[in-house]
Amino acid sequence: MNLIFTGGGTGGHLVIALSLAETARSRGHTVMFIGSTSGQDRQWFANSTLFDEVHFLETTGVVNKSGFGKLAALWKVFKALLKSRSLIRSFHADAVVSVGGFSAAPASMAAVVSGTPLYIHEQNAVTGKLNRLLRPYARAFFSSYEEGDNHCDYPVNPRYFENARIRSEVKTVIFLGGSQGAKFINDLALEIAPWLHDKGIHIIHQCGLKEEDRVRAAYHEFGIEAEVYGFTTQIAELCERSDFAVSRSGASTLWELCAAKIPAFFIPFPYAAADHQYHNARYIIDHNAGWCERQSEGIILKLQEAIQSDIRAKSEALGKLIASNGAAHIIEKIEKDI
Ligand SMILES: CC(=O)N[C@H]1[C@@H](OP(=O)(O)OP(=O)(O)OC[C@H]2O[C@@H](n3ccc(=O)[nH]c3=O)[C@H](O)[C@@H]2O)O[C@H](CO)[C@@H](O)[C@@H]1O
Repeated sequence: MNLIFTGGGTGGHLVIALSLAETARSRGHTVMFIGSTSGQDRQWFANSTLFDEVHFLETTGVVNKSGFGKLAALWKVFKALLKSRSLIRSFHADAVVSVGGFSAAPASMAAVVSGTPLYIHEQNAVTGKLNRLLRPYARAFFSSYEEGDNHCDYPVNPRYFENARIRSEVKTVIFLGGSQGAKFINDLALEIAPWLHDKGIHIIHQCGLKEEDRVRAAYHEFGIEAEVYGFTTQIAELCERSDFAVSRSGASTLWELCAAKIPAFFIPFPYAAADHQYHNARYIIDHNAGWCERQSEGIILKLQEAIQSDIRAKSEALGKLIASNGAAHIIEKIEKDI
């Protein structure tokens, strides 16, 4: 099959495009990526050898704009839609697979207007606006939070499963701010660092590129040897060495932690559309497999309590929430369908 993967903007969407495209490629399919010149799409895929073709079209988000800005953004989407339609034709695409985000709009809409089967993977517990709009036109809609035909295991990189282990003692804590880092989590990490250090707990901290210098300097000043990363391609390896995570609840990070069986204290990004990060974390909490607290001043005490609690029970519960091979099952379903 010739498959087009589209979507992006942030790492949480792009990592799904990566995982599905790698699986499709390993099964002998030809793969194209259509993303945007805005956001992180080029950072992830401009030099990728995975895709047979990559295209970055000029688009920006439409939802948060008003007046002339909205019209200009819609005009760009329209032009990108025409370009996507011609790419679908020239590539002889059998299907378009959307991983959501504003980068997904042109190629997904072009799939609908050209009668090319559209498949959607929704990462979050609350469906995004574009996916809600396109869902009725999609051949299939995949979600890890829904039961029944739509259910899929989140397409997490196999490495997280291969090195999963039950955690029972906290020797290393990892702070994860998502693909762009999170200032609140950085500040919290720096506040709790002396306490962790006194307990002999090692710190790994992925803080986002913008905050890297500040965070590194703060640990240096404390005299604490923390491992600090702005952006790293080694998250899976860092997770292997960690026993407990303090993390935003972006969907990909959340399911990676779940696959690795790392108990996590989630602090959702409060401004995520429709509060979806809170609902992502709720899924884990409702299964008694982690902690979730809104960002607020008194949070440090709750975090200390969680770190000192029975983490083994949470680690075991996580293992029951996800199975491996999520990506293969999605691609298999598309193969059978086409
Ligand atoms: C602010 C915002 O709107 N964030 C959204 C974005 O999150 P965001 O882009 O932060 O995505 P996630 O936390 O879901 O995933 C980040 C991905 O990037 C990887 N990674 C991260 C940091 C790093 O240094 N290196 C690295 O490789 C992680 O391992 C993970 O695979 O997309 C998610 C999936 O739709 C949503 O749930 C989030 O709400």
